[in-house]
Amino acid sequence: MIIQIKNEEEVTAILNKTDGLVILNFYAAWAEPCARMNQVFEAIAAEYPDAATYLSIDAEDEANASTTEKYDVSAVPYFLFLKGEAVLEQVSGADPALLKSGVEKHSGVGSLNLPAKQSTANPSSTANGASGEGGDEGIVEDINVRLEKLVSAAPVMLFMKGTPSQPQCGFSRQLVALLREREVRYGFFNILADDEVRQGLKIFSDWPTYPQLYNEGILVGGLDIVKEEFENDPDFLRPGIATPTTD
Ligand SMILES: N[C@@H](CCC(=O)N[C@@H](CS)C(=O)NCC(=O)O)C(=O)O
Repeated sequence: MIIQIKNEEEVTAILNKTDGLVILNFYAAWAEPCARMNQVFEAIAAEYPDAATYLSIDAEDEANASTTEKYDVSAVPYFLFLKGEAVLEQVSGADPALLKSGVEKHSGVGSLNLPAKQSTANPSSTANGASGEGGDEGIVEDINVRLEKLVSAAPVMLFMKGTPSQPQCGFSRQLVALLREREVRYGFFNILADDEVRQGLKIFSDWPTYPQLYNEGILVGGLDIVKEEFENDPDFLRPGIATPTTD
């Protein structure tokens, strides 16, 4: 079952009431990727009804403004995995596999009845390394699988310091401003919140600094390169924001 949220008080009440996993789905009614992910969310809630409390939040409804502000939601679809006040994970962009693996990872259902069809794109339950389980090799492998999925979590993905509404570094701030000015839609990941990703992605992409911008899972570069790309082609990244029509 999915609870359609009407205001922040409802979210707070639910978070206070449960010790378990709560998943927030922030969506916008007009966005096709959100419509797709709403269906995925429903399917996951039906498959794992007891794994979590599933909440859907219209990010553009004025009544939810304080919730989107609180959780710093600046692009949709956007999923947050919460336990009480703790944010366990955020999934930005339309990535069904990442969403599902998040549910399995944080609720433990995956270890009970994870379908054997799990592909290599689906990380194991220790993918974020937070549990400290497994040997070094497993962790190294897991972080690469995780990064591969993260860089293509949305057609355009920005790895930055801080969040778009609160950048923690001038370079990230400038890149966010540039993307906003060009009306590029993107998912983001705050590398300051996850040192494993922060250090891992430098090696993974052989790029030593942040911000890092990815287009369709491929590294474009940092601020200087993105600036240059826009100077050469004002429509750069435009294809990435076209509404995907896969069916
Ligand atoms: N000229 C670079 C500037 C980026 C940069 O120098 N970033 C530094 C400071 S914010 C960085 O990420 N250092 C590595 C780290 O902090 O992990 C660009 O075009 O993106």
